[in-house]
Amino acid sequence: MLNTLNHAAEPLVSLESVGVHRNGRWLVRGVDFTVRRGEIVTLIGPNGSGKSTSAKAAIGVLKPDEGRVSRIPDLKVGYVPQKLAIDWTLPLTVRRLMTLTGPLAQRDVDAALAAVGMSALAGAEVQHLSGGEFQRALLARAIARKPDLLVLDEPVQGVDFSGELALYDLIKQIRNATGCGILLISHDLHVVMAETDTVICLNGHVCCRGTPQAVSQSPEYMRLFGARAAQTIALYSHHHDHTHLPDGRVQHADGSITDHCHAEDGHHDHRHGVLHGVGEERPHVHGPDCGHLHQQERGHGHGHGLPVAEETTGLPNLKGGEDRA
Ligand SMILES: Nc1ncnc2c1ncn2[C@@H]1O[C@H](COP(=O)(O)OP(=O)(O)OP(=O)(O)O)[C@@H](O)[C@H]1O
Repeated sequence: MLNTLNHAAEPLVSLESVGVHRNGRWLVRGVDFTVRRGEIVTLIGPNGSGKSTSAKAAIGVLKPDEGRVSRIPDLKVGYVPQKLAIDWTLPLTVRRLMTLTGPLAQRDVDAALAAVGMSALAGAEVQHLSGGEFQRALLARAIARKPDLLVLDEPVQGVDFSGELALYDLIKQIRNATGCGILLISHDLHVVMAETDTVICLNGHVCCRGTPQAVSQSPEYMRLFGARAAQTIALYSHHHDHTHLPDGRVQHADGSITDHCHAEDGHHDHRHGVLHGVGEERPHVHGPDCGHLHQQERGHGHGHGLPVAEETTGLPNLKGGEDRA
């Protein structure tokens, strides 16, 4: 079954002790994870914790300075970056967005738009789309080239709660229909897509990892958000013995402060990956006081005078192989 973690499934990409060093500092270090065919891996972590950097290292956009990234030969990646470099003063239709960075057969464009429920909006101007529609258009663009691996950097940004559920449903459908692997970056530290096989919490390194506890069994949650939400999203609750300060530094239980929390530095008891259902007692949930709650940036991230980003809107098929620093 596709929606069950299957260790026999083919690993599409594996990171081993990956570190990325820029401008005299390590952006991430010691990052390990694998995404297999049919698997959903979600990266969470506070702002600046290295989620995008790790994803970019996985797909070869960034070359690691240490460690190793292995990819299957001719890995096809569909990438939806967090931000897009689009000139919003020029008219751009959804259909044109699909082929902005490379040609696509008309039937592939039509099939991708149909798959995300955007056929009727093919001729619409991108800057007039709602947040949810825009994310669907980006998803269509990413799946049109039938990727082995779909990398989605905060795909529910600018989308309200019901739109978020709909997008997660859509991502699940895409995974079920195509069997691609999915690397998802989540803006939320505690709520992840229920279908997630592995959650990886980053803070410059892998803080903890585990499976989300599906909340569908929890009556409290069902009462609060309804059955559909319970099937679509899950809670990822994790206990850290340290506090992530707003400036990215880490305060440990003994009061000492370090730039990062390294698993080997003796500060941790790391009861990580301990996952709790909604009704269970949780030893610690990060709140605003510990600086570990992701700010939910609900801006559209596109158009409307929002900042233009460094990213490109597309990624050509990556050649497989290995990068070794
Ligand atoms: N090319 C680069 N050169 C130097 N520093 C960088 C570069 N790219 C990212 N950084 C820095 O690396 C850190 C990690 O950034 P990254 O975008 O990976 O974090 P993130 O977890 O995805 O954050 P967010 O949730 O805010 O999107 C940040 O402090 C960022 O400023």
